[in-house]
Amino acid sequence: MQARLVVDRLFRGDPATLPVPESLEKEIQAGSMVLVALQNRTETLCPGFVLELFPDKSDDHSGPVIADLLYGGVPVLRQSLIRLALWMADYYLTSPLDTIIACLPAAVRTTVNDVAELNSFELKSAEGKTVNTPLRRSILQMLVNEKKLTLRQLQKRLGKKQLYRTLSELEKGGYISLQKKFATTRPKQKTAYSLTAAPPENPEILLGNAPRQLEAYKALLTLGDSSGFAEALGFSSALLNELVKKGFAEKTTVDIRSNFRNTYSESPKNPERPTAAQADALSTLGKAVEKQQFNTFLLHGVTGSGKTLIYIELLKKVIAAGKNAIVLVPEISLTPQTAGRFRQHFHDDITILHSAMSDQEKYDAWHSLRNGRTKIALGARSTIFAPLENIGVIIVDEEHDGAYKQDRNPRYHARDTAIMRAMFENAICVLGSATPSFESYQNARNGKYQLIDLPERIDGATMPLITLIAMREAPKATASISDRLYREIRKRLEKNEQVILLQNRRGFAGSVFCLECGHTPVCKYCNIPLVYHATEKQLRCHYCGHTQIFTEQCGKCNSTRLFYKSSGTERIEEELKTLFPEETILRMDIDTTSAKGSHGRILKAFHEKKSRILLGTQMVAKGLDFPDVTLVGVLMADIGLNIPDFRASERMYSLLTQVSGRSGRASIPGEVYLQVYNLDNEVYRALLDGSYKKFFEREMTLRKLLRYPPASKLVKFEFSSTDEKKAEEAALSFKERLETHLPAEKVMLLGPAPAGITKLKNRYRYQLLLKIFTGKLSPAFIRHHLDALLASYRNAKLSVTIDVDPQNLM
Ligand SMILES: Nc1ncnc2c1ncn2[C@@H]1O[C@H](COP(=O)(O)OP(=O)(O)OP(=O)(O)O)[C@@H](O)[C@H]1O
Ligand SMILES: [Zn+2]
Repeated sequence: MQARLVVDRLFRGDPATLPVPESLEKEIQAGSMVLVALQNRTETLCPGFVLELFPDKSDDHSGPVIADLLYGGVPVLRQSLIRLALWMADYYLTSPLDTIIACLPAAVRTTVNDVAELNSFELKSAEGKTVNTPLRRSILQMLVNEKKLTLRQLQKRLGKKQLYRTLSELEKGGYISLQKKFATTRPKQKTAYSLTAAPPENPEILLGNAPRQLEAYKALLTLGDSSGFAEALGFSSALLNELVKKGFAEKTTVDIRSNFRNTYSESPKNPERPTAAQADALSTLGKAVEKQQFNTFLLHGVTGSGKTLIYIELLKKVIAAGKNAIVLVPEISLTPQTAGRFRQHFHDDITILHSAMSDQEKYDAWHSLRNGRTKIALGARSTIFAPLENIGVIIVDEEHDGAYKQDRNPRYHARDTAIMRAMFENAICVLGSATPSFESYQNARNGKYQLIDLPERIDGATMPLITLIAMREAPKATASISDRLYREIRKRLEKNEQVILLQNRRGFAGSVFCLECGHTPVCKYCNIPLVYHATEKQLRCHYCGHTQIFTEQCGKCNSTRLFYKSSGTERIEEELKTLFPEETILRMDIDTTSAKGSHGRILKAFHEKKSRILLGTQMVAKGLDFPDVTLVGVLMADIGLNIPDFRASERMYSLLTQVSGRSGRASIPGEVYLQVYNLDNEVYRALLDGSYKKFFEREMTLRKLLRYPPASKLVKFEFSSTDEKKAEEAALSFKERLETHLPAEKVMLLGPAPAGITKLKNRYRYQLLLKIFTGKLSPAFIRHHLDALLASYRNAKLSVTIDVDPQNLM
């Protein structure tokens, strides 16, 4: 028998074929986890995962050998997950080992916590059939003496590494049990890191001689307002502490809750009966589930159209039919209201996976899903790999959210991966959003997905009325709040209604923005905001590399008031306090939500109307459902439009629609005020139109013209080296290679251009953007050319990353 498997440190994670030792033939299965002894280095055992088995005479073989079998051969990966992982490797141009590993929680993959424990049994029975070798006898003897030993201890004492199979035999015989023991006293608190409100300017220069710190800074940038743990960011605490010292980052102590318990909870709502529109959608989806045939649906429902109830009713049907389900949400901690509603309906049938779980909890949750004890897995991105079988539906809520794309290897998009998994499971996939991603909407329009429209709110509630306030001329009540918005807030408070205010803090260091006319200089070739590079006094396009001299004057109105520095939510809170001295103001941002349960507590206070003004960052835009909110104000709507990303408008449209959607969700009509500088922007026009479809169509003409997704497929290659010239040269040489082999009518290459943060003393990055019009790249083709490239730049410490369908272009 032979096994095709992927092994850590073997063939760079590509599948290998190895003979299966006779002793393992009976138990090994596709999906089993094994340990492989590498050639000449039998001391090192590397974990491997069996993809498939086939009968074959094994000839004499002197390479690596399969040395041990874990979990008694019981597969850690189901067939559908193996297929999914192989698809991911192929599509995202990465190694199958990396994608297989992504499918398994670390707690399942690692063996460091394994402990063998003696069961209570009569020693006499130890003379039974199972205990028939000296090794087995020694193991038992040791355990009789000590009761419990870690695998490490056993290995050391016995001078032998391959013990799993033997231990599993002893376990089957009832003598011992093999378990994972995670540290029981896990920390109750953990340190999280985030960017400071006003990090020093020019990080490229200040961190120039500390490339890792600059990388960490970049990683923090991508978090926006949220904070992350060191291990999640992939940097050591020591390194992050350096950033704290230098004023770039700050630390917060986060209490870790073991179970997902909301500090925010609502009393259960009266049972809701689906409206006619909801019933229609449900009937379409229900029929599709019954068919047990793969299909993808895009549920395009305006804000407040009752998508959650459709998910819940659909899940009830699926469970009643004896099937299981996966529900993906962008960030679990930010949507306690939604998660709470699912919990209310499904109690113990649902496992809510979240990042604050301990290893033990993650391990237990994985087992309970795998053994079918719970039927629904709900969680963020990686929940798509839940070990459920017999899946009826996969739901991706807020499918447009960028959080679904993983920004480190493997760089998969959970929405697209969900669709593929549904295909392998013969399940249906339901994508829901009020503002679908252009990719999904395009697929719905060309018939690849089935579109279900919910154009109206529940109970005839009307969509909120949107008004723009031109900040250039508008009289101001305070520095950030116009007179108009101030008066509108006051009106609502007099009626005891509630107000949500958004201060979008996400911007991009280096973006130029005119405070007089709102103008942002863009690349004439790519239509992408140019980024200011202080050292060269240049504006640069991060897509094609085009540069132009920066005159320190607005190109449109000649004003010199150019750099916008966003005032943080804290300052706006101060301004609100002066305007409304007797009002309690709730602030929701990174600073106020890092402590245990604080996010939920803020929402609870707002729900109970202890306060009538909720001020916050993007967090307030997500999924909140409060009937008395009748006014939403956006303080500086323009921020976010001038970041160098072709999706900037799409993202802003989405954010502003989502936050507007918090207003007037029940009987009282709602209003929205956007304070803007650049009135002509397409996004505002579209919002006033109130038609996603029109926005999509107008934006798509531009995307088609410039061939940005979904009018093409994008692949980003990033080349980095300690030698700037070499990095750029390598990028160029790779470009030439691709150009000679790829027909110009099928692809287009942009760059090389300096990527994101450019000025690094020790590592320079250059990027190439490949637009693919038809077809796809073959992994073998890319591998071939990459290998050749890496070989010729061996001395330049060149490294290359590939990002297929990149979401982050900085
Ligand atoms: N059939 C129904 N009868 C009465 N109320 C309903 C019904 N369906 C939904 N609702 C209520 O309508 C409100 C909006 O529903 P929901 O939060 O699911 O909207 P949504 O489509 O997810 O909106 P968003 O995209 O803005 O989050 C909720 O308060 C919900 O309880
Ligand atoms: Zn350009």
